[in-house]
Amino acid sequence: MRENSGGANGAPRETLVTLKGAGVNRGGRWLVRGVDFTVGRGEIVTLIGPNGSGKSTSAKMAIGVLKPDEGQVERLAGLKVGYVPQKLTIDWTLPLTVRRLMTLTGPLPEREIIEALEATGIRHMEKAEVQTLSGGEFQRALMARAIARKPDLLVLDEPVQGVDFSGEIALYDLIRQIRDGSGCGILLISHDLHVVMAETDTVICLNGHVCCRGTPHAVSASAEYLRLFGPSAARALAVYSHDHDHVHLPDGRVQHSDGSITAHCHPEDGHHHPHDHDHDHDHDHDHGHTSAGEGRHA
Ligand SMILES: Nc1ncnc2c1ncn2[C@@H]1O[C@H](COP(=O)(O)OP(=O)(O)OP(=O)(O)O)[C@@H](O)[C@H]1O
Repeated sequence: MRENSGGANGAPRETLVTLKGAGVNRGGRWLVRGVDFTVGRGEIVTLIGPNGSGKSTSAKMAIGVLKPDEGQVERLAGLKVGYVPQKLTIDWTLPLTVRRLMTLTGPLPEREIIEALEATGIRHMEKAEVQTLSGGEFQRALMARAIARKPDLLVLDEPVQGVDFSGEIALYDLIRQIRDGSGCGILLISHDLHVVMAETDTVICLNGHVCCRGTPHAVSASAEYLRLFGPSAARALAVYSHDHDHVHLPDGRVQHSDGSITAHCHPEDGHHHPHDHDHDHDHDHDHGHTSAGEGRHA
């Protein structure tokens, strides 16, 4: 598999997963189509988009839980994936300690359990019942479970959902430490359309297809955002400016820059070329999403 450029020291990164024009169709409806992105070792890719835009579906294609109905998904041979899903089916009536959660789906050596609990800052909660954890603590427990098996690619589906602002900063700090310590690639999902983890290398904005992509701006570069967020938040968060050439209308149709309206925005519609947008964005466009589920505005 090819390598992409842009590692911390400019060295090429080993590509872990590549999606090429990937799409999933259920019952004749395309949940997502034409999805292209790669995640390299040590790279952080953030998928953003409103509710139902296909973020989880795209992540599931990346890790092989869902097979694409069109296009291709290539994974590095022997790729180890750690997946923290958005929802976990747990029988909450049964007692379950953090420690037991770690080995629920398979045994782990003692040393690796302890290391993972320490890395996520919840060693002291080893015996705590999972039901009693706060949202942020539960996320850490799920992350501990995922990193204990030393994945090459860590996929985190909305890790900061239901976590307060300082918890969000702490979780992003933790994700950065995990990446720095293990060198794994990270695919992060967020429904916040504007504010992403500062270390994000590439943002992919989805709404049934890739609407735009680019690099976020460091909050620390803007005095205004620094004032708004404060210095610790500025370290952890970055702002993404969208660059859409079309608008998603409330009825699901798509209005293109030439004023024409199509039922959807698929590769063969000919209006939209997601590959053209693989650059940094230095201007703030209307993000063009009219669906519900928009995240916090900066
Ligand atoms: N197995 C399925 N069969 C039919 N439709 C599905 C299936 N799985 C997901 N969908 C639909 O596909 C669309 C995309 O879902 P997906 O979970 O990928 O969105 P998302 O961007 O992750 O949303 P959210 O932010 O709400 O988690 C939604 O409209 C959802 O209802």
